[in-house]
Amino acid sequence: MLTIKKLSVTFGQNVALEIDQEIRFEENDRIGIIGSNGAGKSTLINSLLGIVPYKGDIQTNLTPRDMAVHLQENSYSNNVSVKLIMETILGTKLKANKELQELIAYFDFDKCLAKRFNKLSGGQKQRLTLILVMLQKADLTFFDEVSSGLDFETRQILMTKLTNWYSQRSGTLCVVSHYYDELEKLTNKLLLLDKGRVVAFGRLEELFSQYCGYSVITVEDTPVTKTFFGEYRQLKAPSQVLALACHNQEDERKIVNLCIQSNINYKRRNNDIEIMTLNAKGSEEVSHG
Ligand SMILES: Nc1ncnc2c1ncn2[C@@H]1O[C@H](COP(=O)(O)OP(=O)(O)OP(=O)(O)O)[C@@H](O)[C@H]1O
Repeated sequence: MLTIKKLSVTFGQNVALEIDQEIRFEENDRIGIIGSNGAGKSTLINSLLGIVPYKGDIQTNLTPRDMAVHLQENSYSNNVSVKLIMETILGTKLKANKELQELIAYFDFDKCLAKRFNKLSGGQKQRLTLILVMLQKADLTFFDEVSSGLDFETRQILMTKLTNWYSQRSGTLCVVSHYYDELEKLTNKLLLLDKGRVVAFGRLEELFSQYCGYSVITVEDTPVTKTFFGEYRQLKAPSQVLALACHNQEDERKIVNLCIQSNINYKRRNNDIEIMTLNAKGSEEVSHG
């Protein structure tokens, strides 16, 4: 549905994005876009939406009408009620639309309907845009840091709703997030950007297998565990975590048995985006180094 053949965006002297490999978004893909601050995630979305000028070749059969977007900042008229904004954008009446009523109730948004947009809090503005984006049922939907600024509980409620909502609906999703747990729930492909370049792109399980192996066993990182598991391949991992790569089930059994015999607490993961990302970036540094 959308293929990036080549894409570059510059702001003055600063190259914000330089993609020179083919990136394909297929129908019903759930793509997580990940990368540190300034990696080019929002710039990528903005260029796909045609909001920022770019050089390159993006091929798509979609028009802007087929896309819905939840950006970090969205703005609407302050002259009319939020209810009227919703009804106008969605081309529907609240009392006739069961899905709209359901989302308003779910996100506890009833008390905001009579307000003007500029009287909503940051979190309420987020929820308004979310409801609008979820109901637009676009072929391609972008969520740019949809849960940033939300408290932990609201974030969990939102992610559960989004995951359930899109598990029953078709359409391609592009989700920018700094939260690995969100991406593990919602996405099946990953685009990892670093300093405007693509570090990795592909299905989660393929990238995991490429950079981590069959599975990963994590234990607490101490001098004792480091030595104890010295003969096993230790992956890059967040601080305090020792990540042991298992190439196959046999490997996994050996490490798990060692943990059990030695009373070491462990976790087994086969989709850990954080560890996968650290190792993908690590291999990039080595190959460029
Ligand atoms: N309108 C702009 N004018 C000038 N520079 C910009 C503009 N938008 C982005 N940039 C620069 O382009 C680079 C990529 O920014 P971008 O917002 O795409 O990063 P990001 O990955 O979305 O970061 P974050 O996680 O902080 O939101 C940064 O160096 C940023 O300063």
